[in-house]
Amino acid sequence: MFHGDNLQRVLDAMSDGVYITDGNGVTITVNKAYERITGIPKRTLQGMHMSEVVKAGYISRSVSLEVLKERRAVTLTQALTDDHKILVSGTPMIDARGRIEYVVTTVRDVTELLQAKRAEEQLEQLLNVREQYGPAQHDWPAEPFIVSPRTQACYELAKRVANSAAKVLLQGETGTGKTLLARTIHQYSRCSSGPFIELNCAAMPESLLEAELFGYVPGAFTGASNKGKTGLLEAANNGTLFLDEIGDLPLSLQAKLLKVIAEKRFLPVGGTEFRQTNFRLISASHHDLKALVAESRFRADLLYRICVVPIELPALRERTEEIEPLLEHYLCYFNQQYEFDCRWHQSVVERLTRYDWPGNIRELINLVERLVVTSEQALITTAHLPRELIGEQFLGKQGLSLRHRMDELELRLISEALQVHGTTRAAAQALGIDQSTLVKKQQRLKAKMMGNPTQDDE
Ligand SMILES: Nc1ncnc2c1ncn2[C@@H]1O[C@H](COP(=O)(O)OP(=O)(O)OP(=O)(O)O)[C@@H](O)[C@H]1O
Repeated sequence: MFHGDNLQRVLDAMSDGVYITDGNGVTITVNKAYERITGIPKRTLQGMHMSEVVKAGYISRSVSLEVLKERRAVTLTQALTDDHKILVSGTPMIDARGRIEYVVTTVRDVTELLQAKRAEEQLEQLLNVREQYGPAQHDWPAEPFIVSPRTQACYELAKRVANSAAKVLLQGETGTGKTLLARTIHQYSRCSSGPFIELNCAAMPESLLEAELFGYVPGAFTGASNKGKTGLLEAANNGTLFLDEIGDLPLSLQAKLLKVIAEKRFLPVGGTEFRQTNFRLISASHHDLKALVAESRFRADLLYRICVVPIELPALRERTEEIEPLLEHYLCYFNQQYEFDCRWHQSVVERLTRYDWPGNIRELINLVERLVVTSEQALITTAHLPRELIGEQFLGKQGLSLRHRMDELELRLISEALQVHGTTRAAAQALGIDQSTLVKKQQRLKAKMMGNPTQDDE
């Protein structure tokens, strides 16, 4: 049997803390691990009743007292300091007459365990974010497929600056290949083994955009996940952050982004602790950002920060020599996809080379796919082309009033803008009207065309 000193030596050899009280709740002893974990010396505690230990503020709750009260084993977690958590398990030792002789409590510091769990959760989140925003490298073409000398010059400049940390601003109309160019810079950069995180700033409302970029801590706002969320600024660490349509970033977020760029750290929404991040920033916009600065819609200081090297991708109508190779390339691509054998009639190529492609390469790709899947014969002729492409003037149906024809034209312009720009916000901006005006107009005109005029109509 162990007694006295021997028993204490055995207790001191244990890595978990041990606290022993008698059947009345008076402290008999604690071991060295307990002293180390809690920072409370044995000599202070010995002989103290557990209620006094609580009263003196050494601990917040006494497991020993709960064991004595409940007459069974009790386990709880206690906070010693803000960032220190211990797991405490008390067990009653009952003598032959059924009385509690001792309460033996073990104490384990679980701070590291909890930190490791949080780190594991964060890692899991980060991997999800990367999966969502960072397409696998092999999905990307290493180089653009088709390049004319004008585009080639953009790609050469991009590759030259890729290896530096210089922030690049890509400008060009929608669908001109800005994302492809941003990916090329990433692939040729020093951080190519890191993530490529892409966010379209025009695609979501301000509050969501902030949570997406900065992430949030648990309980930051109603509806927030109780695990918190890793923001893209953190997910892009050691990689590239590509902010597409940066001109649409709300002013309040522009100020916050400026701070992140300057300080390489940020506060998640609802957080009080800064998080470090180091990424290469590539921005893109189809707006003229200088004009937005003049209208006080974009911060001049942010523009100077993000635009160390500007690269402007020309619109497809300004590089018409690429149109035919692009048509061939994507025809071949969709023929393979759908196992067809379509080919162009030369008149189609000629006609499409003269078209001005407001949606640029994206519009061209969509058209080629549409023609391949809808064509009933292998040879695609001008007869298969949509009206706006065969140069037909918009006349509307014969015999209709000027007002009706104008409504048709308005509805058609809205639909085309939506097709080209993808979102009501971007389409409204392109047409120079409010998003809500666009939505209302479209609904009203659709109802009118279907013979259900709304109250707005005269
Ligand atoms: N030189 C090229 N050769 C072949 N395909 C290209 C080329 N450049 C771009 N593309 C293709 O055109 C499509 C549009 O390109 P991308 O998404 O890079 O344009 P974007 O300017 O970023 O558009 P947005 O401003 O709307 O985001 C993509 O499918 C891309 O792969």
